[in-house]
Amino acid sequence: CQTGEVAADPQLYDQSYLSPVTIGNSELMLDFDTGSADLWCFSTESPAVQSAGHGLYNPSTGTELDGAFWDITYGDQSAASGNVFADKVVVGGVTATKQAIEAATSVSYEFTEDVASDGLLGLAFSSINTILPQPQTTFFDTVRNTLAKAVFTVDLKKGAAGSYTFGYIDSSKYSGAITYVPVNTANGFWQFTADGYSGGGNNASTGRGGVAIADTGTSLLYLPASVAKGYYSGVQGASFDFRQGGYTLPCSATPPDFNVAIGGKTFTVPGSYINYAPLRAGSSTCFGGIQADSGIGFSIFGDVFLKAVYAIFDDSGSSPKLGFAAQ
Ligand SMILES: O=C(CN1CCCCC1)Nc1ccc2c(c1)OCO2
Repeated sequence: CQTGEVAADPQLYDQSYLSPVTIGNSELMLDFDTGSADLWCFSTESPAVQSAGHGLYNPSTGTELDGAFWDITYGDQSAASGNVFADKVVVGGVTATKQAIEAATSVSYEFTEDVASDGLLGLAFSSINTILPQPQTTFFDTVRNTLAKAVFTVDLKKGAAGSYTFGYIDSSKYSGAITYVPVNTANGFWQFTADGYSGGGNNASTGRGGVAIADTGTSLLYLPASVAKGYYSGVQGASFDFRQGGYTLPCSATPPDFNVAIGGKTFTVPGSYINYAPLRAGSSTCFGGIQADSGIGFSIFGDVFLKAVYAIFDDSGSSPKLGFAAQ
């Protein structure tokens, strides 16, 4: 029965969190992403102009999955593609002896430029893995039957290292009770329903909640347009800047806390998490940590929310469930 824990190291402004993963005989820093289901990395097959500065997987230690290829485009339109090998993967001591490794032969500029990240480790449901002609399992699905309990947990922090655990829930990482809600796996995400929101200009509880996904791979908190608009109506100097593509606010502002009701419990995102980052280095205007989810089709509870809670991704029962607890 395997259990393990691995650090989640914050990148600049907590834009993403990276964790060390051993693949074959290389150690790479990967972005654990509960919003996708592909484990891909830069490789010795990647063009040098795209992979400069990145750690590389050398497929010589693996076994090629003949005829298999992959091609993924994320919601922010970043993309990557390549071929597939089976190799050993170790995360925090948890070992998958034969995990599908998606070696990149092409990546978009967003990945080339993010030199700290050597790839992604998807933790959504394997139903949305992009390998063709036969989709393969995520790391979690590959090892889940060997884990003490088929769960992984997410403990991200603002501006500090957090952790992912596999196979157990760490009672020292949260206070109070865990609130569990059912997960709808139809879209391959850890999808749940939020009951309602309050905070900021939304001083009256905005009652209606909505469908949302828990997504460690997304930096911000994307909410219904009416909720985002209402929140910033209570923030001096905030406005929707269509040139920046979202709400901005003075970096000097301390925005009000934001509350989310889930499973009958209220979780609070400290206002400081919502003054996210300067538009450019030295700018006194900051981009908001809450943005509208217009055009996405559901809300995205990314790192701005997840770093305020301890989150349990539980596939140990008859159907998957999400747990949230105060940190
Ligand atoms: O694409 C992502 C996450 N993605 C995870 C892999 C690395 C690059 C970023 N998130 C996202 C967040 C909000 C969006 C969106 C996408 O599309 C429209 O709005």
